[in-house]
Amino acid sequence: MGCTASTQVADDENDPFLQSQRANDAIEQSLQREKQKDKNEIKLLLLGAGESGKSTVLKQLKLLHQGGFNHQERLQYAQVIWADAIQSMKILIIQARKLGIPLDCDDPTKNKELFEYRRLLLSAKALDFINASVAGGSGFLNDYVLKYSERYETKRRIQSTGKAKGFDSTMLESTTKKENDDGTDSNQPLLNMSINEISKNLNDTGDDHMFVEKKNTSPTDKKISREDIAKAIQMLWKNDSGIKQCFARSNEFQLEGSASYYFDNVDKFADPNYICTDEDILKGRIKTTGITENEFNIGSSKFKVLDAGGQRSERKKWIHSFQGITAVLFVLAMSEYDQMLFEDERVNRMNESIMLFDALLNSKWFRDTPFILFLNKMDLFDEKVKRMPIRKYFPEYQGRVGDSEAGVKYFENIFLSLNKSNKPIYIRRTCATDTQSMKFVLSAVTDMIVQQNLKKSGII
Ligand SMILES: Nc1nc2c(ncn2[C@@H]2O[C@H](COP(=O)(O)OP(=O)(O)OP(=O)(O)O)[C@@H](O)[C@H]2O)c(=O)[nH]1
Ligand SMILES: [Mg+2]
Repeated sequence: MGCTASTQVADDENDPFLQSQRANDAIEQSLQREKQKDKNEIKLLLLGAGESGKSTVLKQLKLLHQGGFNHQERLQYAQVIWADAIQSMKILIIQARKLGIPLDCDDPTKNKELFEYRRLLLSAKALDFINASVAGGSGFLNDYVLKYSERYETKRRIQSTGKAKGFDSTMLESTTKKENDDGTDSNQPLLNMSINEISKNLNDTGDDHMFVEKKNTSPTDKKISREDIAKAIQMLWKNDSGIKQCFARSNEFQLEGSASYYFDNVDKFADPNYICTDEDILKGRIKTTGITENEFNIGSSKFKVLDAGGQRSERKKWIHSFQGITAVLFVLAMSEYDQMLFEDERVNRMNESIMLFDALLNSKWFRDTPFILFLNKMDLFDEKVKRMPIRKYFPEYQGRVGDSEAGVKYFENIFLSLNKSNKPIYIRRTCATDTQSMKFVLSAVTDMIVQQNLKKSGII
């Protein structure tokens, strides 16, 4: 028997027809498995303008469904936030002068101590105080961390109506017209300056003030430590009334949204061995370039979440991920109705988001794709509406100054009115940095997507 069977097997192995059939069957089975896997996998695409909070939403998913952040991420954010803290305080000093806000630290007769701290800070080159390799390399720092400073040394604010003129769906691909292949702006060669050049520029500008300074003993003449810089930032932040005024007007220039958090906690970020907490990482910012793919098991479903960089130069890459998307999660920064884009200071951020949402919602790619709209940064919005009239930027707005609810409804209606199809848009108000509230929002949203997906694939 055994002998007969093995002869049979040997015969089959020599039969080219049977062999090719077996290979075909194996391929077919594998395709079926892939198809089934694809069918079960939910693909969620995070879209929205730069800095709206997409990666922060992703971070919350990581905290909820992936056990949080690893050691390397915690070290990297510590360095990036430290660099941002230094640069952000320098920016406040420089912008105060541009806006004509008198700074206590510019006048040695008024406050000698602050004057010295200001000198010390401006003479410190951020890069000398950062562990560049932990932060992601100097190329990374050049591109991301020192980015805001570059603008102030090279570019004056352009007055504008704030309307994103000529924006349409083609903008998804055509916004890089002015840009080089590597995404840098060819109209602004100084944006490609090396870090040393940027720092030099900042320092030069910093020392070019109205008072002639003595070049004898000062804190800047001895070797500066990270603690010295942290102390200088802390003192300027707490005690210079001009810095406070300038910060209150930070919608008029580009400043990291979490700058106040960095300043409030600067002493811990000054520690070269500091390891970031979850909160630090949620408040920290590393601009996304390209599209990252992240897999999560949520309940019995497998989610693939795609996080795309939102700045204009990033959007040409979006189209590559438009196929097979289960739902689009569009993140809108509600609090940015009075701010201009980082990449084009003639364009109001809210207007840019409206145009972008319109282009995506009504594009052929997403004809049958559900949209979820996160009205994000609600914490900042609630605060801002009390002091910054929405009508100043949106003249047709009729609500009362300080009426957050009326403000939300107004913008919500604008976004809903863009819908040219019958597909529903699910709207949620969010504060992406708040883990407790995001836990509820994200579980409601993922449940809803799973249910919709099951219905669509005819399972329920
Ligand atoms: N206060 C507050 N800050 C937020 C909120 N959401 C995001 N942020 C902060 O906003 C900054 C930008 O957030 P990101 O998540 O990096 O923005 P993004 O949309 O991924 O930006 P790109 O990658 O450039 O497209 C970070 O410093 C976040 O901590 C929020 O709801 N409230
Ligand atoms: Mg991002």
